[in-house]
Amino acid sequence: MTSAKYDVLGIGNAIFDVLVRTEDDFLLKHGMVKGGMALIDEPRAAAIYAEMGQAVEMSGGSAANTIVGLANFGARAAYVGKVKDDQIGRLYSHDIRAAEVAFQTKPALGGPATGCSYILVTPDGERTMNTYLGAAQDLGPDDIDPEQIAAASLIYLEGYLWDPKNAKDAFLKASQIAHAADRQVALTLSDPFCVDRYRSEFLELMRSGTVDLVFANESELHSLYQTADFDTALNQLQQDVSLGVVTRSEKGCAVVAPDSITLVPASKIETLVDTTGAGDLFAAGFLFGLVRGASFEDAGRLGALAAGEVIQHIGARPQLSLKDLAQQNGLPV
Ligand SMILES: OC[C@H]1O[C@H](O)[C@H](O)[C@@H]1O
Repeated sequence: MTSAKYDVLGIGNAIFDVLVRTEDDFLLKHGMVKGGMALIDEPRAAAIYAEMGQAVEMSGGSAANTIVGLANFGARAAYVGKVKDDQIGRLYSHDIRAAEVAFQTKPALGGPATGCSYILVTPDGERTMNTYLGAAQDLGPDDIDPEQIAAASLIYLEGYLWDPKNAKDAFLKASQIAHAADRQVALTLSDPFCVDRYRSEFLELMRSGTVDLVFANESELHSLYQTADFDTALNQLQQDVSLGVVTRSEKGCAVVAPDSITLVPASKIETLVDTTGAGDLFAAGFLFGLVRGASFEDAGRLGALAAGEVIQHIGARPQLSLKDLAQQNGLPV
């Protein structure tokens, strides 16, 4: 195995976020399922946007948030995702490169606009996402550069990639290249409804060894194994994948290896503002710990710290130096 140029390379739907704080009534009026991610078309996006209050706009996308978090910790990071060569797409590319992430995916020259997620944040901090995939759905196997994939110690893929029609081929191609180069492949299950749509395919990815590490939150885990019993689901996860990490909000996380289960507490926070990106930033911290050779306990603490930072402000990108935060908390960086 040659030495790696990147610690982690993420592949995901490149999505620009439009976030607004709102009341639960807005969700009811528009028939939204609180806490979920619904795929929407252009007319629905326009209708939701027209009724939203003053918004905060910034680059997002689940795997991209994780990769930006990793770079913020000081990891060598790269990202693959599709935007259009339009104003938002150019802004998106600028932001990710400015975060010191290698980003070389060619933008689409025609077709739909850069994807956007219209995110409603209710007073309890819960986020409800309505995602127009736009150009993200044009990501395909041709966007996967074998040399770049083989140059990353670990590749990180989002379950949302199962939604657009070609991205799953890109996902499978990347996993094959990574494994041929003796690298690790991680998957986040993304969303309980996404798990519901692709349950058997996700289980097959795990059981066939196409992915080595799985991130899930509690609801995704319950959806995956169709059980309400946490321990039953956790035991099944332990049998299906080499390493599983389950986040449980304020209850912390469980790291499941073949011969151990490590429970790690959540970080203390002052005020919960917006849960958008909590899982993404948890994955950033955990992966940072993993690639630096930290214990599962310390990796879990790094994850909890990054998640704790991102939920105390609007938006899914860190506003503080996670590296400094880790140092201040006595964690390895
Ligand atoms: O996990 C949060 C992210 O998911 C969606 O993809 C949004 O873009 C948001 O930034």
